[in-house]
Amino acid sequence: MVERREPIAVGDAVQRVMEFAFQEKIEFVPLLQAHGRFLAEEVAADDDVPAFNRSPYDGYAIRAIDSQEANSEDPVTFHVVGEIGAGFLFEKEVGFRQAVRIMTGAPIPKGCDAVVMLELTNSFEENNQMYMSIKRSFQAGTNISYKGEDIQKGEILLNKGQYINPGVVALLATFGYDQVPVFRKTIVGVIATGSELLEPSESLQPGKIRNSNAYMIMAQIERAGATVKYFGKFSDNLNQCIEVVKKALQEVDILITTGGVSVGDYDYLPAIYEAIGANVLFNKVAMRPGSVTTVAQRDGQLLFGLSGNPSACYVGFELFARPIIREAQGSKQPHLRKERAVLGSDFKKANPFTRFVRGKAFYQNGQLVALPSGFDKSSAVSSLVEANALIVLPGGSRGYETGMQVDVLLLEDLQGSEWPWNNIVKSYR
Ligand SMILES: Nc1nc2c(c(=O)[nH]1)N[C@H]1C(S)=C(S)[C@@H](COP(=O)(O)OP(=O)(O)OC[C@H]3O[C@@H](n4cnc5c(N)ncnc54)[C@H](O)[C@@H]3O)O[C@H]1N2
Ligand code: MOO
Ligand SMILES: [Mg+2]
Repeated sequence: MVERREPIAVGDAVQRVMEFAFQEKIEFVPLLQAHGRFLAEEVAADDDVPAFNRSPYDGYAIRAIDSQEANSEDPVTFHVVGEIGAGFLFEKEVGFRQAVRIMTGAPIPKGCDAVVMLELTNSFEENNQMYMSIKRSFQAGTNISYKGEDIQKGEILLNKGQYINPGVVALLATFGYDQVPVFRKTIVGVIATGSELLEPSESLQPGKIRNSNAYMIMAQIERAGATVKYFGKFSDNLNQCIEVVKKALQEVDILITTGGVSVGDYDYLPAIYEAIGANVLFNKVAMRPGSVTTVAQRDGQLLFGLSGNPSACYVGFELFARPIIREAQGSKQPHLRKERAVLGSDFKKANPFTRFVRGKAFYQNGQLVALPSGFDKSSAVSSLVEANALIVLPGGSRGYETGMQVDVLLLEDLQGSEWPWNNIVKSYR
């Protein structure tokens, strides 16, 4: 008798996995390696930015009051008493009708309260002395970049879990983070199972296929922000698979296998879980593809048994493994970002299970449109190429038509969702 599996709803399955979220761990990396990581501590400003009043232009620093009588008929002349480039200080106090030639980024000299752009001045030399004249007056404060105008001391600038993009790198550098506290990357082990599998370097043989899943999953693991440990591909040999799974579990935080989770004679994952004493959280999900996705846990360690079928494997990873990886990186929105889109073509095949159609989501006249990205079978590889979204088509007895509103889960988006599984809206026009 073949075992009967009870399908559970996708949201329930995700919830069962998320109950095993593990403790975040912190490490320090050099600033140069921080891009793409997630910040493990809040960052507050320990100083003002800029830290001193400075000039935003090349020109002359003056006392605004000295310019009040200037007009086009009667220019006012200033004695140029010095010059200051960015990175230097002008030590003396500037007095009546004196000016200092100043460059962008240089600190405003004592006594000065305005900067006149070079283009508005006329400079000349007389008796070995430099002078400049202006034909209009300036208000105090003209062209001053004030201390703290960008960032004020004490401000909270970055939160824990912040993705470190180039702008964040700039801020970290600004505040002297030579070493950056980031969340340690989750280590995810990958094992491919199947006697039919060849590695990409091998020539095809009758009945065999190349192992694409392991490489696809490893790329997905990296996209999710974790580190990969590949244990290789293994034939459908129960004892050998038990051994490699046991070994792998000692070296990783999470273990992902592909293949062998269904009810075939050589689908050994259920027997492997039993042999190692892992509890199965679920082994059937009301979704397509990936209905056979199985997740088990042993001593708090999670084992994801993803389907051998490439599209099913891909979807299973994104729905169930990605969020736990993201959560370990401090994300409060670890799930795929959910948005509403207009279905760009018919999808007439009805199914009782919720479908996750690999699709392309793009903006057209300000409206997000979603189109299936190709051949839509669980076994498909080709439709994954252009997929940047999963189009969510809730199960039912009717198909879906062009123009209907659907939910989409965005695959390449960093923002994520807190919990996309409430209100999965059935489509309507
Ligand atoms: N009688 C039933 N048969 C099947 C059921 C079912 O409920 N009853 N479920 C079907 C569904 S749905 C799926 S999905 C697959 C799941 O199969 P497994 O997870 O057991 O995976 P395998 O049997 O090992 O392989 C399935 C398919 O995928 C190819 N494959 C396997 N590994 C890789 C890899 N690393 N790279 C590329 N392709 C891979 C494999 O050759 C098979 O063609 O079961 C259905 N059957
Ligand atoms: O689990 Mo299968 O991927 O539904 O086709
Ligand atoms: Mg199978």
